[in-house]
Amino acid sequence: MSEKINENKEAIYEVRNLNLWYGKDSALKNINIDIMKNEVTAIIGPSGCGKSTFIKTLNRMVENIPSVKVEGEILYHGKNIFDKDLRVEELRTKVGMVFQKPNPFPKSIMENVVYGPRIHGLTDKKLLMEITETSLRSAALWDEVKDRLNDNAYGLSGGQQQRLCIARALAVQPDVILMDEPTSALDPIATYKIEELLDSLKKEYTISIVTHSMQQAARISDRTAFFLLGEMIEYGNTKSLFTTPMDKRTEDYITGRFG
Ligand SMILES: Nc1ncnc2c1ncn2[C@@H]1O[C@H](COP(=O)(O)OP(=O)(O)OP(=O)(O)O)[C@@H](O)[C@H]1O
Repeated sequence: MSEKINENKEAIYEVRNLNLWYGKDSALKNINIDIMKNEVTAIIGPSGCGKSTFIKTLNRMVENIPSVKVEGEILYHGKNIFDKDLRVEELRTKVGMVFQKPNPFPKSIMENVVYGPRIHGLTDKKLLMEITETSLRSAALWDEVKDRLNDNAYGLSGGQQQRLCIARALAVQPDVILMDEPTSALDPIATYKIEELLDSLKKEYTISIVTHSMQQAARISDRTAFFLLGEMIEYGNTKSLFTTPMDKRTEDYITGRFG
């Protein structure tokens, strides 16, 4: 069940009849969802309902698992990402990902940020420095690290490491950032900083975030999708979904009756 999407908004993704299996086990069942540009979309639902699987289909990362079989269409800017002529590396440059646990490389702060641009062949020192500063500023980390860019990233706190991973994702100029429970390993202050950051990032980027916290979904997202047992039960404006859910199962979940 999903409410009518605001016609003036542009959908970055149009997911149509998406089904996914791990071997014989069905993990996503006929998902249909439009993900809107410059919004934060939260994916919520109980453990094992397919949230991570779903966001990992959006940059085709889920296909790294050999047993995975996918059917259906995911239009990204109108083009099906499963088309044979689509270059997966290009898609993953435009659609970055941030994981549950901060995963910086054992390198300096700056080398973490410029990792992607370097892989794309950029060697100009001035340009790499510019990218470092811009990305760290966008990730609200610059002021905290500007005097120690050559220090190892492992010396940063968990929250700083997560913002570094966001900076690393931003450095290759994506337009979508997928986040899989990005604050679940962080304390409340670090969580608050990331939530604040998401609000500013959505001016330039489209963000899709998996979260176990309904409070977090309610605080930071424009739209929320509720998943249950591989199905998308309800999708709509976050405020409406949390105050007047259309489906009894959504109501049961958000009022803590199961999950
Ligand atoms: N690599 C895999 N191989 C086989 N089955 C998998 C694999 N990854 C996930 N699954 C199964 O697919 C279903 C959906 O898992 P998924 O991780 O997407 O759920 P989730 O909602 O993100 O869960 P959680 O909130 O616990 O992280 C589960 O039944 C899970 O056991």
